[in-house]
Amino acid sequence: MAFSATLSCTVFFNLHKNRSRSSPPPHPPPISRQELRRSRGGSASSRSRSGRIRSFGAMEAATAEVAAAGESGGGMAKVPHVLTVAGSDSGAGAGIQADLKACAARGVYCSTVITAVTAQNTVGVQGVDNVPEEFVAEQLESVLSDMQVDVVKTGMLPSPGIVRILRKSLNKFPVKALVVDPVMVSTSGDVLAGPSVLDVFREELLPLADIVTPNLKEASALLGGRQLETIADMHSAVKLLHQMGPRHVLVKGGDLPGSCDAVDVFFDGERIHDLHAPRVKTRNTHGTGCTLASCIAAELAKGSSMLPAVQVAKRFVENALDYSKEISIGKGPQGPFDHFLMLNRKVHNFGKKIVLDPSDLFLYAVTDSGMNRKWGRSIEDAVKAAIEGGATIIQLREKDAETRNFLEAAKSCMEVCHSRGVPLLINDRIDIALACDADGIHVGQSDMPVRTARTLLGPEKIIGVSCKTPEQAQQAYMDGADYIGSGGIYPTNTKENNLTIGLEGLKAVCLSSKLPVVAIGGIGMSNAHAVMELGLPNLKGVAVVSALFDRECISTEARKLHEVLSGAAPEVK
Ligand SMILES: Cc1ncc(COP(=O)(O)OP(=O)(O)O)c(N)n1
Ligand SMILES: Cc1ncsc1CCOP(=O)(O)O
Ligand SMILES: [Mg+2]
Repeated sequence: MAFSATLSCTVFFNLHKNRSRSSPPPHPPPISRQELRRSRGGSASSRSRSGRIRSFGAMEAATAEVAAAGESGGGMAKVPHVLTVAGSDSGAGAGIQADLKACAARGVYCSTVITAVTAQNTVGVQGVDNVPEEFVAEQLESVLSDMQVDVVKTGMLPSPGIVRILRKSLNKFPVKALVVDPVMVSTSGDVLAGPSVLDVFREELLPLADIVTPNLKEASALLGGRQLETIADMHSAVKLLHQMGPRHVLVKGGDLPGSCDAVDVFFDGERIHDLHAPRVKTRNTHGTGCTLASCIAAELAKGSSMLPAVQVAKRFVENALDYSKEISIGKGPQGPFDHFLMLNRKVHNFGKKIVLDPSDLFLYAVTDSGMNRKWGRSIEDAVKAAIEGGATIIQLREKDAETRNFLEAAKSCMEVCHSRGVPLLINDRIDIALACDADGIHVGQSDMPVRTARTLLGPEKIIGVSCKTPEQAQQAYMDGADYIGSGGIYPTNTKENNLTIGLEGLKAVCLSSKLPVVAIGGIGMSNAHAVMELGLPNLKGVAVVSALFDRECISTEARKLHEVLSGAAPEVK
């Protein structure tokens, strides 16, 4: 993977020399398969290395129960599963933490075997403490003896002993694929794993690997210090690395000087593929190597073959980096990035007001492209004028707009609305709502179902739904809508073939609704008062199209309508 900053799933192994346990404290050996078996037949528990009682009998019994449930066809689904064997990064940008986030973001379960604990932040690595080899073995045994792991992905393997232990575990518990991210070289270029680790990597791990994903420095270290400065060098490197035994090789060219594109080189033993991608200019690249390898592992766990897995993983990392360009975490030169993309935009909310306040429905302005065309106005100007006159919420209902134009207008309207503290909804077009990060959508009975829209938009966006009957109103509530638009109350020319439900229909909906309601259809200066005067429960306002947008001066009409509504229903505000 090639990016503007150095791939940084590397940690400063040299630091750990001072602080790691050079001779591990005497632990009893890890519990073997035989011991597990013995405990099944005999005593129900055994004592762990920490002295705690572990109930293997109970664990095995539980395992058997779950297996039986699976066999009896209880509708249990196997989840794609990646086991990461790597170091912990306290700053959570790289290592185990990045692997967990990457797998979660790719919809794959991730278990973890921790090989080392690092004290690390965006400034650098302050300390490393290796986990005793026996305890790495114990973690491997725990996970692999119980869970159906599809793919193992390795990151920081700080000692030859740990590499050997991993090899033994993989012999004992074969998996579908092994992804090796050879975390060996610091961002400063030092060879951080001693020659002994390099040797055991080359001799014992690479021959087992389905793919190895070194950056330029790591590839160079594996190749005994060979200079890698051009794409031609990378082509030679992938072939030489392939001779060490891995079935596929991906050399990441992010550190390659002088190219405006970023090029990674992939080799499957027969063909070389140069994988180009635009360089993302960002400081937030910490953990890209771990994430890329984990994403590859996740795709393989889902059943992908290797080249598509690499391509998807690359695209995921590029998107995540691009999306995270502006986030700021930590004071150091390399920040972490955001694996959860759009999801987090919704969660962060960045201080925007987006949950529906029912009083927002008071004067609900719905745009119409035909009317704007007729009066020679842009959507943005129409929206500005409506808000100036007192509109409390805006819906863009652009039935005949072209997608590209609609999206551009929606983005501008978002700025107009947000700078004025007014929510903006999109009619029908969830794609536009997602693309412009609108505050929500309005859907009708034959548009996208509310539940599907909720899944796509997330829990914090506003969803309104059109209802003509009490049954529809009840369903809207059950489906998780935020408000109901009920109408047409009066005949209208704005929407064709629309059944008029009248004030009686509105009353039935309002009485049965648990959600706030806005009345729509043929409402204007002459009848808005009559609608609101009914004082119906849950009726929070009126939605209008032509009464504002098919008039010469939108702001004046909005102001007058606001006054009428305020006079009719002072308690609504
Ligand atoms: C506030 C509000 N209520 C109802 C509607 C109508 O939506 P729908 O039934 O989907 O019809 P179209 O507007 O899509 O023609 C609405 N837009 N807004
Ligand atoms: C979109 C819609 N849904 C029911 S009636 C209607 C049109 C409302 O337009 P107007 O306010 O011009 O009558
Ligand atoms: Mg609709």
